[in-house]
Order: sequence, then C-alpha cells, then structure tokens
Amino acid sequence: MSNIRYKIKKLHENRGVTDAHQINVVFSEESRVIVEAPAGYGKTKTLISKIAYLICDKYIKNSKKILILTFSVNAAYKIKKDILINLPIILEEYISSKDQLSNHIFSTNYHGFCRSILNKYGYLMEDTLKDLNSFETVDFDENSSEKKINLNRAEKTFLIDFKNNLKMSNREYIEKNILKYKSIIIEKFIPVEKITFDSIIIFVLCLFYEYPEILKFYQLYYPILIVDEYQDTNILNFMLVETLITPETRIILFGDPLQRIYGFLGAVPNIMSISKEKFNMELFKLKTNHRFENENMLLLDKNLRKHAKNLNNPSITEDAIIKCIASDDQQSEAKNILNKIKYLSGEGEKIAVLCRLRSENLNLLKRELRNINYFDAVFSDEDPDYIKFHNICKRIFNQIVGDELNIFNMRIINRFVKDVKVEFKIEENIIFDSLIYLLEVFLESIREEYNFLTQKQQIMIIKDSLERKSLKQSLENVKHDVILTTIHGAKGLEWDYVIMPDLEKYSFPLYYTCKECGFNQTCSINWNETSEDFKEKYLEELNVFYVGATRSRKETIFSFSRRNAPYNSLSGANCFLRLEGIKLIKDSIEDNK
Ligand SMILES: Nc1ncnc2c1ncn2[C@@H]1O[C@H](COP(=O)(O)OP(=O)(O)OP(=O)(O)O)[C@@H](O)[C@H]1O
Repeated sequence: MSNIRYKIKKLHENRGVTDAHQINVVFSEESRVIVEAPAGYGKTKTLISKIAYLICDKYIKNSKKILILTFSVNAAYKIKKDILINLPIILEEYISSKDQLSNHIFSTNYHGFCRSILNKYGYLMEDTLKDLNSFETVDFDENSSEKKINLNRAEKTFLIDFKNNLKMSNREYIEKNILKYKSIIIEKFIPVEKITFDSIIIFVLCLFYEYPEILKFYQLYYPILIVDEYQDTNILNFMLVETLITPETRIILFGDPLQRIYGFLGAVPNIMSISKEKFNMELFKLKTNHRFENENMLLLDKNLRKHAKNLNNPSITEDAIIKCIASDDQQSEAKNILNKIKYLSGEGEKIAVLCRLRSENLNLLKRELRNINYFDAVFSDEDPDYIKFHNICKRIFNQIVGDELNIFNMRIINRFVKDVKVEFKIEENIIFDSLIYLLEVFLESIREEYNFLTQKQQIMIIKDSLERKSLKQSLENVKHDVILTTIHGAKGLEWDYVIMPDLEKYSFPLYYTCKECGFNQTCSINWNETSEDFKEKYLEELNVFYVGATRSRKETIFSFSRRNAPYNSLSGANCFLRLEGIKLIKDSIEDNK
C-alpha cells in the first residue's frame, strides 16, 4: 500500500510540488466526499487516482463495481480511457489485466446506465422494452412535430408541462405525475418504436419503485458511486442518484457550481450544496490551478468567482489586467479580430473565438474569417441543421450496420462517410461541411483512441452520440489552429488563446437580460434593488462568461463594439467588463505574445 501511495503522490507533483489538496481527497477515509474544483484544478486527475486508491485499498470486493456517472456520453468514455491508461501504471501489482480492471468499474452517462438496466429488466414493466436499442430516442417539447405519434391535445399539453416542470426542477410535480408520463410513453410512443430521453430515466425510477429487490441488487452491486460534472445534474438525475444510495454507499461527487451553464435545460440550482447537506458530505476544495500559465488569468478566475459568490460585496483585493479590443462598430471589430488572430497564430498556437450565440454580429465576423483557414463550429443543440445532420447520419449508420453489431471496421467507416457526403452534396451550407468534417474526426477518434473497446461497444458509442446529437463534443480533436464556436460548445476544452467577441451590452448578457435590467446605460447594478429571479438569470449569464474566459492556457482577450450591428445602435462594454477586479487595457494588436 505504501508503494501505491508513493506512486499516487508522484503523479500529483507539479514542478516538484505535490498538490496536497488533491492528495487529501485521494487518501481521505471519509465515505461521503464532495469535491469542488474550478476548471483546470485537477478534478479528473484526482478522480482517477481516487479510483486507484479505492480499488487497491480493497474497498471494492470482487463481485462489486464502482459506478462512475457523468452528464455526457463522451465525458464518460474519456474517463474510462483515462482510467484504462493510468490505472495499470499505478496498480501494476494489484491488477493483472485491463479486463480485470474493467470488471471493477462501470463508467457511463445517466442514460447509458439506465439503458443497461432497462435492457435487462425493462420487459418486467413493458414487454416491448426488450427491443429498446432499436427504438428512436426523441426529445419532446413545444417545438416537437412528431407526426407518427398520435397524441391528443391534452396529452401534448401534459408532456409540454412535464418538460417545463422538469426544467424548473419542480420535484413535487414530477413525483406526482411520473406514472401518467410513463403510461403516455407506453401507449403512444413505444408502439411506434420511439421513446423520450427523459423516459429512459423515468422507466428506471418506476422499475426500482415497483421492484425493490432489483433496486436492492443495484445498491449492493455498486457500493461506490462517483459522479463527475455534478453541477449539471437535473432533477431526474438527482432522483436516480438518491435512489441508488444506501447508508453504506460511499459517494464521491465532483463539480464546479460556477460552471453550471445548463440551467435552461434543468440543471438543479445549488445542487452541490443541496447534496452536501442531504447526504451529509465532507466538502473538499482543490486550490491550485494547473492550467493557466499567466498570473492575470488566475486573478480573472479568482475575481469572477468572488463576484458569483457575493454580487454585492465581492471583496476584490487585486485587479486582473486583461487585454481588450475596443472597436467603433461591428465591421471594424471583425477586422481587428482577424488581425489579432493572424498575429497570434503561426507557431502552432491553438486559438478559439468563443461567442455567446449566433447573431448578425457574428455573420460579419464570419465573413472576415473567410480570409483564413478556420473551423466553423457555431451550432447549438437546437439548431435545425444540426439536428437534421444527426438524424440523417443516424438513419444511414443504422442502415449500414443493420442488426450486425459485432463488426466495425474501416470498410464500414468509409461507406458511412461516403453515403453521408452524397446525402449532403447539394446543400450549400457551411454548417454541413463542418459537421461532415466533425463526423470524420469523431469516427477516427473512436477507431484510434477507443480501440480498447469491443467493436460492439464502438458501434454503440456511435449510435449513442448520433442519438444524443453530441458530435460537437469532438471539437477538441479538430486539427485546425483556429476555431469559432459557442461558449457552451467549448465547455471542458482549452486552447492557448481565447478571443471573446461581442462583449457589448444587449449582445452578452443576452438582450432579454439587459431588457429586464431596464437597459441600464451605465451597466452598474444595484443588487439591493433587484429581484431573486433577475439575480438567478444574471448569475447564469455570468457563469457562461466565466466558462468562456477560463478556456485559455495563455491568455483570454476580450472584444466589444461601441455600436451594435442590427440597428447600428449605441452600445459599449457590457456589465462583465465593468466588474470590479477586471482592469481592461487597450490591445494594440502586436503586444500579445
Ligand atoms: N497535481 C498535478 N500535477 C501536474 N499536472 C496536473 C495536476 N493536476 C492536474 N494537472 C493537469 O492539469 C490539467 C487539468 O487537469 P484536469 O483535466 O484533471 O482538471 P479538471 O478540473 O478536470 O478540468 P476540466 O473541468 O477543464 O476538465 C491536466 O492537463 C492535468 O494533467
């Protein structure tokens, strides 16, 4: 054991100094641990070492497993890859093969976990659930136009209400209506071989309720539960986690409250502190950033966090000095950003331009960027073209693999890509060019990075990713030196330099937030006079700003215009750029490196 401890300590050494806070988490004997760690503070690294420590300290008996849950499919596979690469190094004498290691852990996303349970026991509630893998998974909300599903008006209204209550984390409503939701899915969706994303978790909650002996089995089978990106947990995820926990379960939760940017999809507000209280957990904070190379970036991170914690009185002690491109109008802003990129690139530096969302301003920028070789990845999950691309790929892929799930090779990949290209040949839309490239990058990573998986598992990741519309998570494997994407799409990724355009009022925070703020000309907010609801909306925007600003290893450069494009209206630096603790200095294109 002392050898293992030595090896783990060595792994957590940076320039000769061991990160004691990470080590405290790894070696802690507490059975309920919650770890708060901003991006780049070594959450994932700590998680991997913790698993190694738990396995070799015999916390996990032979027939039991550690369950590791995450929000996205790709995050789950990334963790699994890290585990399979790193753990054998730490655990040489404890684990003889990767297979043996796989026997101890199950790393998946919430939906993947629930699917695995429904594949085994779903038939107990509804016989046809044994064919779950061949069903099409759909998201049902007010924009849905599912023609094949014969819903009456009352059912449609109910499903929309249910979704809205889910987004509002209204647990009381969900608990009261869960059975009704389940029966509509069974009566109307399953006969046409469709199922909703939410119902995959709902069916498992119902199964556990109806068959407590099955729940008991899973509770004993997974004596250790680890959840990553816990701040994104929605109310259904939370109910699932809660159900799996017994007084004996060891729980380790990792997250960062400030990176909660999926509130609009239902991430529960304050989920980290709620869980800390509810499960009586010991809080550990990681204190050292291992990502930033620049003192001002550390200060920016620190000061933004202080604001998020206390809007009224952030107690700033030192300013972060951040470069900012101030332009007269959107056209000159676009030109200035292009010049900045040209100046920064050239030595293999990776640069990202991160925007809030698609807009008229962004189109001007895109026109300028056509002068360089950049990768355009500005699509949101709700984008019709983005959804269409995934749906068509899903259909083509299913046709190619058919029922034969055990064979996955280059011939299948080539045919798949060729057929997709044929399908989109006539579309003159840069989004589809980007998505085809992203698809190729994604397939290459499955073949090369996930070669430790069986061919069937590789096919299932592809199906899962197309279904979850998560191609944009392959952005980190794109070879271009310059990427234009949204802040939401950049979550969890990092580049050498980040440029954030359009940081003017009415663009970011979004127009509606500025409207609620009364189009406040000075952008200074009196927090004693604002409603809780406004505070919450503002904080969510601040979180998005924080996630964007902390994606760079070397430097983040802000940019804004004095006039906004659509109406050429007067604008100017937004409220975030005026926060105490951020000192802007004029960027004169050449002075960055
Ligand atoms: N103690 C350490 N010594 C050396 N490098 C470290 C240490 N901790 C983390 N790192 C490195 O810092 C980088 C960020 O770590 P990691 O990815 O674990 O952070 P994170 O908190 O999970 O960030 P994110 O939320 O962005 O994924 C990685 O390259 C990791 O290898």
